[in-house]
Amino acid sequence: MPATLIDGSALALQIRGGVAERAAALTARGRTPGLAVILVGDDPASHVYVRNKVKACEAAGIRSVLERYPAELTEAALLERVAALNADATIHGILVQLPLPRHIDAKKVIEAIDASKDVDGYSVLSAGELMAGLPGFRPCTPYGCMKLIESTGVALRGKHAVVIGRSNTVGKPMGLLLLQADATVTICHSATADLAVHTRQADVVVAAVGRRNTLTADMVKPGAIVIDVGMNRVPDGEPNAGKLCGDVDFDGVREVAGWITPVPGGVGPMTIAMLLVNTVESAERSA
Ligand SMILES: Nc1nc(=O)c2c([nH]1)NC[C@@H]1CN(c3ccc(C(=O)N[C@@H](CCC(=O)O)C(=O)O)cc3)C=[N+]21
Repeated sequence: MPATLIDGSALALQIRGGVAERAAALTARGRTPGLAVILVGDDPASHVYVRNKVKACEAAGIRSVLERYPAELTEAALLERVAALNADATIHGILVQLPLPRHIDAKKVIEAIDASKDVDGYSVLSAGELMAGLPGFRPCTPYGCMKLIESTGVALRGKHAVVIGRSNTVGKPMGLLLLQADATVTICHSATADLAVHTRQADVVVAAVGRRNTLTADMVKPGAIVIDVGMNRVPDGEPNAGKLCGDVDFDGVREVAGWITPVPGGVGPMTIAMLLVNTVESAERSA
C-alpha cells in the first residue's frame, strides 16, 4: 500500500487560520502584528518566496512591510535599516531574506536583529534557546517539519529519527527539536560513510541536503515517515525538466514509506505558516 500523503498546503492553511484569529484579537486591541521583510538584490527564487510570505501575511491580518534594495546596498545601510525596524514598535518580526550579496556579512546582519523580533529564529540567541530547551523562536522550516510529523498522529517518543543534512537553518535545529520530542536522533551529512545503513533504521527521515534523489526506496524502512525539505530543479534533458523537486525520489519512496510529504506542497508552505506563527507570537508577547 503506498504511503499516505502529508498535505503541507492544507496543514499550513489550517495553521494560518489560527494565526488569523490571534491577529484579529490583537488588532481589536489596536496592536496589529507587523512583519518587515527585507530583500536585497534580484535573485528570482527569493522574489517568489518573499511574495508568498507577504501574501500569506495579508491573508492572516498581519501587516507586512516589504523593503527591496538593489544588490549594491552597503552593509552599513542594511544595518541602519535593521536598527530602524528594531526601534519601530509597530514591527514585531524582521526577516532578512537569505542569501545576501557576498559583500554583506549575513551573520552580522542577523545578529543585529533585536532578539525579540527574530522570527526566523536564525540568531545565536535563538539557537541557544533551542539548544537549552528554553522558550524562544524556533527556525520556521524545522518547526514546520515537526508540525507535519505531529499531523500523522505517530508519537515520536522512543522512535529513531534520521536527519540528512547539518545546516544551521534546518539540519541542526531539526535534530534538536526531534530530541526534545524524545526521539533517538542521528544526523547524517556529506561525510557519513554509509547513509543507507542509517536511514534503513529510521522511523522518521528528514531529508534536507539540497540534492535530488538523495533518498531512494531501497534506503527506507517500510512504514517510515519521510519529510522532504529539498528544493531542487529537475535538470534539462530529463522528464519534467525545470520542475521543482525535493531530495527524495518521491515515486519510489512512496511505495515503501508510511507517510510522505510532496514537493511542492509539503514543507515549503509550512515554513511560511510557522513564520506567521512566530510573528503573531512576538506581537502577543509585546502586547
Ligand atoms: N531569512 C530567510 N528565511 C527563510 O525562511 C528563507 C530564506 N531566508 N531564504 C530562502 C529559504 C527558502 N524558503 C522557502 C519558503 C517557502 C517556500 C514555498 O512556499 N515553496 C512552495 C513552492 C514555491 C514554488 O513553486 O517555487 C512549496 O514547496 O510548495 C519555499 C522556500 C524560505 N527561506
